[in-house]
Formats: sequence, C-alpha cells, structure tokens
Amino acid sequence: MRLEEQAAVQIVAAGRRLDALGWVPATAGNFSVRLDARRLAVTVSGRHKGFLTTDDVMVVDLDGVAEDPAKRSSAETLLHCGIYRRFPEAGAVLHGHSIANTVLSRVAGGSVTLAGYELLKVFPGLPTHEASVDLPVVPNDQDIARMQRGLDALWDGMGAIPPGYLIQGHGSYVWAPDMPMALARMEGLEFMLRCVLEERSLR
Ligand SMILES: CSCCC(=O)C(=O)COP(=O)(O)O
Ligand SMILES: [Zn+2]
Repeated sequence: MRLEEQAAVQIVAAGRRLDALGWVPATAGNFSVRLDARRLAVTVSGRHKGFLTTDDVMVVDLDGVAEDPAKRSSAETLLHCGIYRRFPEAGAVLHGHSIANTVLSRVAGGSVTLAGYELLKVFPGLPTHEASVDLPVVPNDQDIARMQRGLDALWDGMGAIPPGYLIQGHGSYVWAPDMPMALARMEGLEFMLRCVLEERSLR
C-alpha cells in the first residue's frame, strides 16, 4: 500500500475510534499523519469524523497548500503544519472536542496542571506518576495563522513542551511519533482531564 493510502486508512480508523468515544461531535475534530519531510495527509474540512472514507483524506505541504486544489483541507490545517514544523518527532496529530477538554479550557486560565496521575506516563519523559505537566490553554481565534503565531511565541518561551495543548472553548491538540501513540496520548489526556473535572466538581 502507498504511504498516502496507509495514512488515510489510519486516519479513517482514528475517526471511528474518537467518534465512538464521543470526542468528535457533529463535524468537529481533524487528524493528520506526516508523510515525509514536507508533506502530510490531513482530513478534508467539514466531514463527520466518525464516517470518514479514505477519499476524505488529502495531502498538503507544510504551508498547508493542497496537492489537489479541488479539495479543501481542515480549517485548522495550519495548526497541524505548525506542529510538524516545530517538532521533527511528530508523526501524527489529533484534534478533538470532548466535553472535558472544552469545559476545562473555559475555566482553567492559561494552563491545566495534570499531577499525580499514573496515566501521565503516556507523555514522553515521565516514567512515574510523581510528575506534573502544565498543559497550555491558548485563546481561540478564527484566524488560524494568527493562532499558530501565538503558539509559536508561547513555545519559544517554554522549556519542556508537552505534546499537546487546549484551545479555550474549543478542544485539544495532541501529537506523537505515530498514530497509535497519538491515540494513546489523546486517550490518556482525556482520561486525566475528566478526572480533573470530576475532582473539581467534588470540591
Ligand atoms: C463544527 S466544528 C467547527 C470547526 C472545528 O473546530 C473543527 O474541529 C472541524 O473543522 P474541520 O474544518 O477540520 O472539519
Ligand atoms: Zn476544532
């Protein structure tokens, strides 16, 4: 199977998985896989991510320019490109809109601290639960290029950058070296966000 076809199959399967978990309601969410040093496979804009076919995946370059100009890539393509440009180890990117990530992103301020959870081990460099990750929360913006510039400025000022972030009132982005690992990170992250939400509701 060609690299593009393999990536499309992985993206279709990821959509089914995240839809089953309720994290891509309506036409929310978008996914991508890096193909090589300058290209990625990404979802077509506006499709329901639980019902994707391989035709709903297209190829763009790291500037977001489509190989097939007849297709329109995700409205958030430049956020995927921003991750692949910045993090050479990133091989797959997932974006979802869960209730937990949306609610927490609205009440959290500039970051959500995840501390003491066994599932922190899904993130790189955290071999124990005795760790803490400050997940950045950035303002939502319909100007995606401007949002990416804000992220780049934020990352410039950070030491260790966690492989994910939240967008206020919008959703989460997570990346990893490949799609299975990106799915694991998203599931781990969403589990911890749900825990944070439930713990807050007990206070
Ligand atoms: C109805 S969801 C609004 C757009 C969005 O946030 C999203 O994740 C999906 O956009 P896309 O263009 O990738 O389908
Ligand atoms: Zn979105």
